[in-house]
Amino acid sequence: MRRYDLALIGFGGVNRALAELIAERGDELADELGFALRVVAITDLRAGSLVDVEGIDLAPLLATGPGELAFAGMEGGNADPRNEWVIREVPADIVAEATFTNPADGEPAVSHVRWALEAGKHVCTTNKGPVALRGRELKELAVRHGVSIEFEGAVLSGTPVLRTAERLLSGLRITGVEGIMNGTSNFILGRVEDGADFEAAVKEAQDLGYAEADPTADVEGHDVQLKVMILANEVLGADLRPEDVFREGISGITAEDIKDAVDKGLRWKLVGSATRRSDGGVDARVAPMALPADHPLAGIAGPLNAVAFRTDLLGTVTVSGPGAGRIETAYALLSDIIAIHQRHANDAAASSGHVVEEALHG
Ligand SMILES: NC(=O)C1=CN([C@@H]2O[C@H](COP(=O)(O)OP(=O)(O)OC[C@H]3O[C@@H](n4cnc5c(N)ncnc54)[C@H](O)[C@@H]3O)[C@@H](O)[C@H]2O)C=CC1
Ligand SMILES: N[C@@H](CC=O)C(=O)O
Repeated sequence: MRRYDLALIGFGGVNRALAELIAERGDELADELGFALRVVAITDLRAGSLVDVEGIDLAPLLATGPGELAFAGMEGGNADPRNEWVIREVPADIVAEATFTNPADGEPAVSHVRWALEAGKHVCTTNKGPVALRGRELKELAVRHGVSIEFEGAVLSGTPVLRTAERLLSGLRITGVEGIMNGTSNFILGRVEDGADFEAAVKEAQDLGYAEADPTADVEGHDVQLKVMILANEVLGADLRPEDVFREGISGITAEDIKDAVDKGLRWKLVGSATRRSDGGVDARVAPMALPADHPLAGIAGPLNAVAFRTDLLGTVTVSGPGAGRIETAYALLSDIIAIHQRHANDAAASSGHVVEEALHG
């Protein structure tokens, strides 16, 4: 059976959840998908780095609390993350990048992705920074090195928005996208609507694994700004920079505003959109809107998100599902790995030393 060796860069909520999926459901997934997964390297700012080219035993790591994990002292472990060395030198097929999203310049994740592609490794990432800010250049680099970069989780976590647009809406003219694209802010607005305190709702979203490391990115709309850029660039063929996307978050909306809106049959939502103009340009923005209760996006509650595509032949097509969550986002990485397998199964068979003949195992 074919096997892919993975290097996990960042071992927080999402990559830990991917490791859990592999540890708990690896055999079942292998039967269903026709390939096996093995983790050969992990790096993390806090835990350090751990390498075992024969495959890391994940169970003891997953039994240790996230804040307690330290690789120093383990065989193959080091207190330093050694990202560049691990990404470039450890023999892995796929690098799963899930470090913090940096909305300013995407670093250091842009470098992580670049090192991996230059080393001829496929990349799957949930990190919005590299995709929104340097996506075009990184995709070109991937093509030059004959590898793939996949990033379904960068928009709506595991809900397949980008792949739906790419694969299932081809042939349609998409004229715009609009949606609720941040699980944390949508969760907070709902909790405040139910009477909770804003700051307490932020803390809840953090505990549930929805929020960014710095939740300002969720609350002030930076996260949606990056997602709007990704959608506009991928789906509308734009080349937007952050300054092209008007941004306003939800921090200016008070509990009173939310209550008044409910009394009037309205619901506050943080809405991101990108619309193609008649001159071919794209207008993009993120801002809170008080939507009438019968608006299709008004009923999208909690960490649920939705993206509506405006098309010429089908009218509006909406994809809805989880917008955040550790396991939901780990699924995005799995779906990326499946996409890589589907695209490169034959090259992997020809060139990889990680192909194990079924016959050898009886
Ligand atoms: N949690 C979610 O629902 C979703 C998260 N994402 C994105 O996925 C990425 C990961 O998210 P989470 O796992 O939730 O975040 P997290 O904050 O739980 O984990 C990030 C991990 O990366 C590590 N890290 C940060 N910088 C590093 C560096 N330079 N080198 C090595 N390790 C580093 C941190 O120590 C931390 O353990 C983020 O970019 C986030 O924006 C995307 C979609 C949904
Ligand atoms: N913090 C983000 C996570 C996914 O991108 C969100 O809340 O949507």
